[in-house]
Amino acid sequence: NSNSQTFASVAFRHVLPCGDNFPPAVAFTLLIFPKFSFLAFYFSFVLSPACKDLVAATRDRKLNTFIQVSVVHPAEHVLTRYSSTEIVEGARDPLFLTGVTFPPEYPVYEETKIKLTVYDVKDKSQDTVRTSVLLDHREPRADVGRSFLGCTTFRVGDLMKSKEQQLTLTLRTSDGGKTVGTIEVNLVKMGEIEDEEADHVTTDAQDQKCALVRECTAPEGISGKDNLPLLNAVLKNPICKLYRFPTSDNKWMQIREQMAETTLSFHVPKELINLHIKEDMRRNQELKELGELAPHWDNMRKNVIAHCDQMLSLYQDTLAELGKHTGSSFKSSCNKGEKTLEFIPINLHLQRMHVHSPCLKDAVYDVITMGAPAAHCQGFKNGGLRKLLSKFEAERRNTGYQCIYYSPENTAKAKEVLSNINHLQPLISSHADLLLNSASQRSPDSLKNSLKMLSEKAELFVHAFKDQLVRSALLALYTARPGCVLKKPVMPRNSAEEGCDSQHQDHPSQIKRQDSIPHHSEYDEEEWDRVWANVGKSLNCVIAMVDRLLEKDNSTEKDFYHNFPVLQRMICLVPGDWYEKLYPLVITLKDCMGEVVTRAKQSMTFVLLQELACGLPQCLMLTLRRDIVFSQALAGLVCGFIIKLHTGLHDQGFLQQLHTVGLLVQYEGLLSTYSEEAGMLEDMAVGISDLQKVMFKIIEAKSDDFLPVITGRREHYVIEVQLPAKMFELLPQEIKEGKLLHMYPVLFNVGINEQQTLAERFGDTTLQENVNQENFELLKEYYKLFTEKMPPDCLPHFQEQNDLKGLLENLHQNIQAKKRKNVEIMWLAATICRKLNGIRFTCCKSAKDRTSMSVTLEQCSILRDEHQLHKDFFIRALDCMRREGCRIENVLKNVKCRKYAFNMIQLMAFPKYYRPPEGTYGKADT
Ligand SMILES: O=P(O)(O)O[C@H]1[C@H](O)[C@@H](O)[C@H](O)[C@H](O)[C@@H]1OP(=O)(O)O
Repeated sequence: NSNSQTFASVAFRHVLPCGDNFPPAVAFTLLIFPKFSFLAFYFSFVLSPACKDLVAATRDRKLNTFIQVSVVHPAEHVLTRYSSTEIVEGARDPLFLTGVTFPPEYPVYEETKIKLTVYDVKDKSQDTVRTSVLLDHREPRADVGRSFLGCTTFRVGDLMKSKEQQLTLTLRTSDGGKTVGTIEVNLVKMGEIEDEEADHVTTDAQDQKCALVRECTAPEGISGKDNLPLLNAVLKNPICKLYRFPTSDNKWMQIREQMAETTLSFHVPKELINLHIKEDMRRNQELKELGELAPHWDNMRKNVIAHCDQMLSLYQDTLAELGKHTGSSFKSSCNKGEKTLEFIPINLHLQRMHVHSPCLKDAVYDVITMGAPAAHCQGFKNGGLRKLLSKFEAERRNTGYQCIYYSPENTAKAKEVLSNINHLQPLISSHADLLLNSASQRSPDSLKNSLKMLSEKAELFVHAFKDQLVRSALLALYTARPGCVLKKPVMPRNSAEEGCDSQHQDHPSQIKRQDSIPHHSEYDEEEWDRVWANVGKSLNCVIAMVDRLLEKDNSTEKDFYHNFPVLQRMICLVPGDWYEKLYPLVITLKDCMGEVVTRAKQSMTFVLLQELACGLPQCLMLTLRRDIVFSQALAGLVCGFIIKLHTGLHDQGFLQQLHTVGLLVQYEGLLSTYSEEAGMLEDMAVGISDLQKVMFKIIEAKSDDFLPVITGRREHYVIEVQLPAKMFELLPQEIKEGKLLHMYPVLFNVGINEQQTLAERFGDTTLQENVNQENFELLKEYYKLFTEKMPPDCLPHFQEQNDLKGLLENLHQNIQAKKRKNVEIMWLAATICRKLNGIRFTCCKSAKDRTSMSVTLEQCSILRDEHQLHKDFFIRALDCMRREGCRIENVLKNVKCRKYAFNMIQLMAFPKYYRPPEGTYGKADT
């Protein structure tokens, strides 16, 4: 299957020494040694080594050993360090449960040599995790804390041809003289291991029994072959590890842990910035087209346009820079402060656990991990968005700016009206042209259809302006035109816009802050009504004419012509075909609409001018900050949604939930509420809440480009997810018809580090408490909606309704309890999310250290609670995942060092189960 090979090849690139491609030397091998038989395994092969009779240098201490595996490729004569096993403590006959896996596309030849070197580790804290390939090809330096015991080398061909595919080799000292024990190497095919599901755990190796860990190919089974083209488009550089853990009834369960980055990290922000540019260009143009204004307002407009143009070029530069970006599809934690990458989410990955246990159904658990969406380049000195936005709004309301105050709701309304106009006007115009086209073809059916479409859109159009805001803004704009002299004092008109002080009212002729929409005696308020009503009237004429042409209702004709006597004359004069009869009516409709559009557009733009002018330049900086944070959050959400859609594509209950209720998106935050991280949390809270304005739509892909398409504007976005035809077919009719799918984002944050200790002792934790309380309300609302809209037997988890109620109650109590570092909140929120089929997220500042602790803990807790992980092995499984699993690879990807960036003081502050095993943490340049 070519698709699966593509996916697999992607999978292995990462574990190869050079990252993205085969190392040059290996490519060379393939070129000049065609006679070598390339062992094209269609399975990964795993070497499972064990040592016997190891000899310690001194008798007084027990051996703690591990094996380092190196490869000599036929064309090279240099040793490439490949991987290592875990350390087995206190044994002369260690049985290593960490396998050594060569993925199918790794160039292994019969002539390839493998060197196994056994080390004795004296000081585990000096040692770090060593399981994957080094980025360079050199042997490691002789680290402090470990000593060489012995080594041996074998040819892969010899192992392949050996009886039972097993070799027993002698371990010798470096000079090749003394024997220090033996080593047994077994060749195990991946499939064989996977079939061992009913194996019982043997008791004789009990003291050494831990987890089987190995790197492996990205599994096809999880996602299904049909999904591969799409997954290939979205997921990149997967890393996969396999473990084997004992169950409480002494069987083995197999766990496949996967982590992959996503092209969406860059794709979504680029799409979004593009939309911002278009939106802002249009707004700047509309400001320019506002017409003549009195000097005060004109200067204001000039100033606003100058600032807006500057901002626009900033977005354009950012987009241009991102356009140049090639290579990796994730932004590392080290690039947090990189200005050109500020729209890109930090360290965004899919973290997946696939569990295969003897007696239970296979299960997949996904968590999206990413750095908290935050504007690192703008800094957190003055807090984050939550504080900044409310402070800005209060200032705007209370300071005496020389402009009219419109509430945020009214400003949003103005943007909505403008967007409706820009959307509907061209649409109506093209439907009107279609109508004329149908008329010229004299096609009754097509005429009827075109009229239906035109009427629907025109109705929406008329409806779009039915707002008091348009009226009041028209008056305000009128008074801002040159030569307008106010005759009446400025009086508050709309209580929603009140807030003026008496001083301003006492001096109405001076231009000061205008807290309300002014009255003007010369202003003809009814004029707008007439212009607006003309659209309806002219549409009615079109409808009547079509009816007449279709000879449906001749009697209505004269009723309508009294509105447009000129037209009546024209029509009567024009004999002949349908087109000629309809043409003048359609032109009149377009003219009437044009008149409404010009007025409404200008009045709404005038409202926006006030918003911008009231807070320059802060309001533009705040918009930028909000865009940055939103862009990061959206990239994560789109990734989470696509993955969730794929796993749920065959689940009818899930699909029904998707279109009737929408999806819960639950974020676990691990940020502290102290110092800079409090600002990050404020950014994150707003960014996540802003995701409420995002809806998804699923469309059938028409090409091989499966990347999602984003449309909309800052107040409302639609993400079109493209599915290959085969997958699209599986969807319910409602989704196929383009129903918009809602998202319900919720955030629960619990700070766990030493900074949080400071916040609890000397600072303030109210931000976290408020966020959790507010989001609990949102979660409750979602749950209510879910129970109202979903049939009782629809979801597999539905029978767990009572559990869910209990969990919600428990979560509520924990939030109220104000207990320190109450990590129970996170576990409960995550469990509720899983039971409600939601999308899970875990975030800390960088999604590398604390997030790794949290997702591994979540994975092991799920294994314990849902898959009968033997309770004695909980900690060992946890340590194993943290030491050997995907997350330590994540740390390596980010900081080029296999160490979680924690020191002892930090660890002491962590809740117990968030502490990584010895040897895996320490100082790292983050
Ligand atoms: O992935 P994080 O937990 O945000 O990484 C933190 C780490 O927790 C902390 O101990 C360390 O001092 C650094 O601040 C890490 O953040 P970086 O963003 O610097 O990786």
